[in-house]
Amino acid sequence: MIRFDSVSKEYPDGTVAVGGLEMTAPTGKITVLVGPSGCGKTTSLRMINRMIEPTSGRIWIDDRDTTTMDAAELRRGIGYVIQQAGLFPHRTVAANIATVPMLLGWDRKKARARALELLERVGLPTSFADRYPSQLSGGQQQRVGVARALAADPPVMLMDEPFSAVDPVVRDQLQDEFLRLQGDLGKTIVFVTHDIDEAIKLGDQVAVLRVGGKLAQIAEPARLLGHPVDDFVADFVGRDRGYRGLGFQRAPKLPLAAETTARLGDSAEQVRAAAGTEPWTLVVDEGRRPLGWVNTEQVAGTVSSEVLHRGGTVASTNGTLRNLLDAALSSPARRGVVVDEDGTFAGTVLAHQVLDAIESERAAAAAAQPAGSAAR
Ligand SMILES: Nc1ncnc2c1ncn2[C@@H]1O[C@H](COP(=O)(O)OP(=O)(O)OP(=O)(O)O)[C@@H](O)[C@H]1O
Repeated sequence: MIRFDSVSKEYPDGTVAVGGLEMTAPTGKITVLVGPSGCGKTTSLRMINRMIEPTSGRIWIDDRDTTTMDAAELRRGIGYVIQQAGLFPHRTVAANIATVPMLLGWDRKKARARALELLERVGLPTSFADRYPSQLSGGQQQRVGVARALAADPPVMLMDEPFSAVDPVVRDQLQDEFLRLQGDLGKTIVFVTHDIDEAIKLGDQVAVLRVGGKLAQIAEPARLLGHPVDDFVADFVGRDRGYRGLGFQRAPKLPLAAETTARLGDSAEQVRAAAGTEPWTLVVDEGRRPLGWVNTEQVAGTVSSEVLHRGGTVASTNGTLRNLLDAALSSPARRGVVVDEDGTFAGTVLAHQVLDAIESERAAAAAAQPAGSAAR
């Protein structure tokens, strides 16, 4: 657990970057600090490993007051990942990852073995070990940055906008991999971002800061979306928070409709005969995994991958209400595709069925609330 106890930072020019911060980051969880530019996120983070010293207040890691600890020793127990990875350009990938183990006096062989193990853990081939950072893409460098922070297996990790320098697709992948890794490792993580979507996706809890380093609200993502405490938080969380909040609600079991399906290579006549008057037919592969919809009228000759409509998203039977609604809304056939856990086609669902399910969940939640407690 990391605890900010009335922590302030005033820079010599009089800027109050952080003002009396009270906050706890629980053990084994991801706490995200989010807020507008200049609200003191980085300053708060760097005070944890004493790269910046607080002007007043204390930061505790478990029952140890960090200000009384040797700063170098403190830092060796804390992994630190920054934007653009911050790798040493003249050291190989393996040497970068082994930085802290070498400082801790591990022998070379053990440190290299650890570097190779971590490369695999973060999804990179071990053949990258002897490359230099400039020979890696931005996303790959970022993975090496995470591997380096994990090298000495520190219980605490500080991450300052680690994924913001890469394109949105790579960022999404890195976030997913990071969540998987954290699922295995259970580190105590404080993560800084200015991106509320990233905060909502990654945080077990999200702390919204306002300029001056004051805590506006700290809550689990679903609570933040559903119950922002004031206009500042509501504005920051964004307009489509109602829709995004559905991403935290498991979809109930809904009755799924069967579909006539086709396969790549089926003839136009076969498809049209099976479809009858229905303009859209779902194409599945040999394992009955959905590939996309075809407009039955547009099939000439045989069904080929070129005529597949790929705009529709696919929801899983154990997914969220948001996945389910999005599958229905994005489907050209208006019927959202739902798959089982193994990816095989389970059936389709209509948007109004999902909305009815949302309404029922809301009614059940309201009925379960004691009178007068609905506002917060
Ligand atoms: N060394 C410094 N001297 C004076 N002021 C500073 C110094 N470092 C940061 N500040 C100021 O302190 C405030 C908080 O800065 P900080 O970098 O912690 O914010 P941030 O929330 O991480 O911002 P961003 O999202 O833009 O990176 C800002 O007003 C910044 O200008």
